Amino acid sequence: MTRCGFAALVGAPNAGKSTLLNQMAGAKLSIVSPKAQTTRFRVLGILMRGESQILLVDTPGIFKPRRKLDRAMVAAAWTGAEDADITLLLVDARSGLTEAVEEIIARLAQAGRRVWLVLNKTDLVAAGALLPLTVAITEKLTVEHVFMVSARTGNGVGDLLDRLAATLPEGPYLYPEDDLTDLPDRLLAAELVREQIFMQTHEEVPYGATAETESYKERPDGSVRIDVTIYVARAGHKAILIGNGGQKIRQIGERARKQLAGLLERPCHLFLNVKERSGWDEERARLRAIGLDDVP
Ligand SMILES: Nc1nc2c(ncn2[C@@H]2O[C@H](COP(=O)(O)OP(=O)(O)OP(=O)(O)O)[C@@H](O)[C@H]2O)c(=O)[nH]1
Repeated sequence: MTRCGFAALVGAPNAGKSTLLNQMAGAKLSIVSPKAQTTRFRVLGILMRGESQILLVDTPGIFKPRRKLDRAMVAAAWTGAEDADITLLLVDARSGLTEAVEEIIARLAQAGRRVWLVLNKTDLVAAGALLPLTVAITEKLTVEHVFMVSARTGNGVGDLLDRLAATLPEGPYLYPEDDLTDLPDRLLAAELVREQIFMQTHEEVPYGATAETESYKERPDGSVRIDVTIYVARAGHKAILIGNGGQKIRQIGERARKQLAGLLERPCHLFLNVKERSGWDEERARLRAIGLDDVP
């Protein structure tokens, strides 16, 4: 009998959700950035472990929403967690019980979900610090299991996967076994561009930028042509993104193209276009295009 179910990753910004998701799936599915709050929509990782299909939902960090876009991100995060059979509460063991973690715990306790506590970044803390942290958290929230992992090294991740594989409900696979992610290729292209913007620009520039795939065309020779538009909130950001003589945008495009070609396993032609659009993050259409429903 096969098993199949959803596991939602919930955690404060920078807890390491994307890193863990990628480590579990053994492939680059989500966006990993040293800067917080980069995950704008849920990505489903599909993972085979023995006779089980584990469907991983990556959610943005929970934080106090101010802008409309932020509110939409938080709403998307919690919708993802609600659908899940098991919620993995990922906590950065080095930062411990922060205010953000307290907020998530309060919300999870209210929702009454099946929660497994996953203490991450154990490579950065002394082993003696893990037990007091576990006690402090489990005093506030009932959890079924506790795992100590390092998403970076992979330590402990195998145990977590084995336990998930054995626990998910019995049933047929919901996705073909060889599908790695349901993130459509055109969204993947835009995400990879956005990741490069995060890695190659600084301060408020990446937070004011978004990327959308305008067209995605397969060519007869097996290659694909992708046109991505980057929207920036301010004119000054456009100049920074383009760089001297177009140097920056070329570099962003080149790195994103290489990654995309690797993931799609075919040659890619990637064309980037930067447009200024003040207030883009307040626009409903833009929210929908990046996979978020508008929320009041
Ligand atoms: N040393 C160490 N660093 C880690 C580990 N897991 C994640 N990191 C680092 O922590 C930072 C945040 O990791 P992400 O995976 O982007 O975090 P996230 O929770 O997905 O963040 P958001 O997208 O902001 O929600 C990155 O710099 C990771 O390399 C770990 O186990 N050990």
